[in-house]
Amino acid sequence: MHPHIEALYNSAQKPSRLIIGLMSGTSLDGLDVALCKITGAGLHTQIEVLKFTTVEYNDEYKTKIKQVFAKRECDLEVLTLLHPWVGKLHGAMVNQCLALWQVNPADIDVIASHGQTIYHCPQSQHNHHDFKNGTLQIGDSDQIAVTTGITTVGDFRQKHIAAGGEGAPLAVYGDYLFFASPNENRILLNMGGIANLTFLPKNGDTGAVFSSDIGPGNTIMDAYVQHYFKGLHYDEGAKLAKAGKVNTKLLTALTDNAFFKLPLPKTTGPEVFNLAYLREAQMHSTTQRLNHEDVLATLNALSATTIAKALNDCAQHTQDCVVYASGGGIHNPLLMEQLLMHCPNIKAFKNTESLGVNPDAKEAVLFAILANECLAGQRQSLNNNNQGILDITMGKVSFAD
Ligand SMILES: Nc1ncnc2c1ncn2[C@@H]1O[C@H](COP(=O)(O)OP(=O)(O)OP(=O)(O)O)[C@@H](O)[C@H]1O
Ligand SMILES: CC(=O)N[C@H]1[C@@H]2OC[C@@H](O2)[C@@H](O)[C@@H]1O[C@H](C)C(=O)O
Repeated sequence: MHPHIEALYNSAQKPSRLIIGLMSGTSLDGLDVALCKITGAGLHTQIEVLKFTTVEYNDEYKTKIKQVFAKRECDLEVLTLLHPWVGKLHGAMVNQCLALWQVNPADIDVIASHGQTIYHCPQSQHNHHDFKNGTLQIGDSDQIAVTTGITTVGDFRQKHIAAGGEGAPLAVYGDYLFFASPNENRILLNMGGIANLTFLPKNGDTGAVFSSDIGPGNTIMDAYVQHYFKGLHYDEGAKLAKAGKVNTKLLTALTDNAFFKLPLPKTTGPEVFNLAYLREAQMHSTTQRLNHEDVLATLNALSATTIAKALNDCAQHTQDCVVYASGGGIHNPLLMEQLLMHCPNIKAFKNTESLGVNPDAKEAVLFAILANECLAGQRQSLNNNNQGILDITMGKVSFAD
């Protein structure tokens, strides 16, 4: 047997594994690195997040990625070069974390790497009738494995696409294993660049587990701030949006988008929710002359109202639904305030900290769970494949040499 296969076989049989989950989201703020001790697998999964950090990206990374990010046209040479470059950088960032944490790389079973999403195009979003769903993440896991010397599981979304899904949201797989409760109806809400949710009914009815993207979380607000306020990455504390007034004409034009009319489940990204979409809505509503603060207040309201609608729809047939939020949007006080105001029927709003997972670490932990399932799990049947949740094992394995 090849020694790497033997090592994987041994890891798969251990009662618990050390797995480093890596997530680089659409906000391009940094690489989330979560060192997790995962005990068991499947419905017996237990997780301890031993360390978590976000290694911030410098301007060079952001500029390089933005050459291709969510763009229909780009320089293929740059894209090809970025794939190994991002992988090597992520590997170096893991090495940096391990050194800082004084953790021996030899003690890590595997790294679980999401990579950097460059383009996401479900069928609902493109006009190529001869193609189905597609999504592309770069940051080659071979580079991570070679740079760290640690076996790396990566490229999780392609199996979902291969099995007929849209490649997202994958959160449901981890949410179901780790956050489902026999006593409480739960909605796990992540508000990153794009917002998504997972509904977990308390009765253990796997057929009712549900997951979908909702629409913009922070992505358009971030893009707007980065474009008009040089040097700022986002509207910290919603200071700018709080100084503005919601413009209802613009809000109506923004809400009048084909994505919001699609039935759930569905997925999207900054390919749709970007400054061009905002400009078009401003033209339709003749609100091109609004000041920046009013635009940001309106974008904030767009996220809050569309997320609230998805939560209310989800909770409509369910009493006592508790929302557990995660992602950078929870740090936006205006977004949270508006969300609470629009969701009077939600029993309580908490964040995933109260379930033992740092809300900023949740997506990195998710990929650690998916890698753990790839090694030691069994496929879960959630709802007979009729709601976009497929019975699959995800991830491709890269060895260090
Ligand atoms: N203090 C804060 N005030 C306002 N907004 C904040 C604050 N902290 C974080 N954010 C928002 O959260 C964003 C980062 O969120 P997060 O890291 O969850 O996104 P992501 O993981 O890149 O996205 P996705 O999950 O869509 O891939 C920031 O770009 C910003 O918009
Ligand atoms: C293609 C892609 O990278 N999608 C991300 C993005 O960020 C949030 C939302 O859009 C979600 O669908 C997904 O990530 C999470 C981790 C998921 O798959 O559950």
